[in-house]
Amino acid sequence: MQQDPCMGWPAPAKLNLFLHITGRRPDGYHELQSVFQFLSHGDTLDFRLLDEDRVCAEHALDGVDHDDDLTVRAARALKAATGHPGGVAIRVHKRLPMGGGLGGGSSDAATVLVALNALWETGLDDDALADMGLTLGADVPVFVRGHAAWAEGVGERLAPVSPPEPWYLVVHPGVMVPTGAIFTDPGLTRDCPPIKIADFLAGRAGNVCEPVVCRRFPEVAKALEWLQRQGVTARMTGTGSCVFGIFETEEVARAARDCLPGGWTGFVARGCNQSPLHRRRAQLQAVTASQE
Ligand SMILES: C[C@@](CO)(OP(=O)(O)O)[C@H](O)COP(=O)(O)OP(=O)(O)OC[C@H]1O[C@@H](n2ccc(N)nc2=O)[C@H](O)[C@@H]1O
Ligand SMILES: Nc1ncnc2c1ncn2[C@@H]1O[C@H](COP(=O)(O)OP(=O)(O)O)[C@@H](O)[C@H]1O
Repeated sequence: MQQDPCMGWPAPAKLNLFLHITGRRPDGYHELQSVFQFLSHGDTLDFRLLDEDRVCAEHALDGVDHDDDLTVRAARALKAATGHPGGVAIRVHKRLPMGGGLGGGSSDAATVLVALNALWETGLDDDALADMGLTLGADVPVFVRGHAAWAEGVGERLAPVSPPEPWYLVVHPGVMVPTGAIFTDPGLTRDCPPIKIADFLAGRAGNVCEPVVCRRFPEVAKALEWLQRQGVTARMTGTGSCVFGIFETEEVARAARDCLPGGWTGFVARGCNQSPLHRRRAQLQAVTASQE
């Protein structure tokens, strides 16, 4: 049976496989180096196209006002840029913890831009969608582009990379870390010397936010130590709070998840260098082409 083109659009999580801060811009934002990789786990979005000029969310997110919801803001930005006369009702099936460093909000926004551009037939290319995405959040462009990436700037200068695609156990240690508070911490290392991808691949890169987050949120430190005790490499993603362990097989990752201490949640997912969002768009384009 053919899938309804409006239903079940993936908004995958991302991991920052490393995160260095190389400087600070005059506007206070930090210059980063990072590698983003997608996961085979995330939110999903459904769309109901409306003839009337109205954009609304049919879900409610804790602590997020309707008009601040990144999905609503993304749809309104696309409408404003293209003059599309119709509207949309959006529903997010939320699986990703908010403020966990998995980029759920940014990914939801990117999925709205990519899916609605196809469903509304507004015809923007990915460059235009990524520029629009950057006005919504620093992590939106990588989700719009849909390929694992070496990132510089505030995350908008992207070059596709293809690191190994292992299995991960992602652990949420039950706390939410506010990104802004980590970036203003006086103890944050902000002068990492720029590195090359070969340094990352050789293991000479980490997450400089880890020491600051671990000091302020001891549960994150405990989760990292717990993962290390499972005998795997463990790291924090973004500014936390989620941490991930790198596993050789799905089975071993699942066995570790089954032993997670109480109060923490976790999921097992595969690293994906191509976003599931773009696989979905390609399917829709193939169906449309076969009908023409
Ligand atoms: C650093 C990353 C890596 O993925 O962390 P996570 O949010 O994923 O954990 C992201 O780029 C984060 O991007 P995003 O989550 O969009 O950050 P925003 O909400 O725009 O920023 C919150 C606050 O953090 C600070 N900020 C953010 C990004 C950056 N490159 N420099 C900063 O100084 C700013 O003070 C900003 O007001
Ligand atoms: N659709 C959305 N999904 C998640 N968060 C959203 C959304 N819209 C707005 N937000 C806001 O963005 C913040 C960051 O969320 P998220 O991207 O999930 O975490 P992180 O940036 O740590 O990876 C949330 O705390 C919330 O206030």
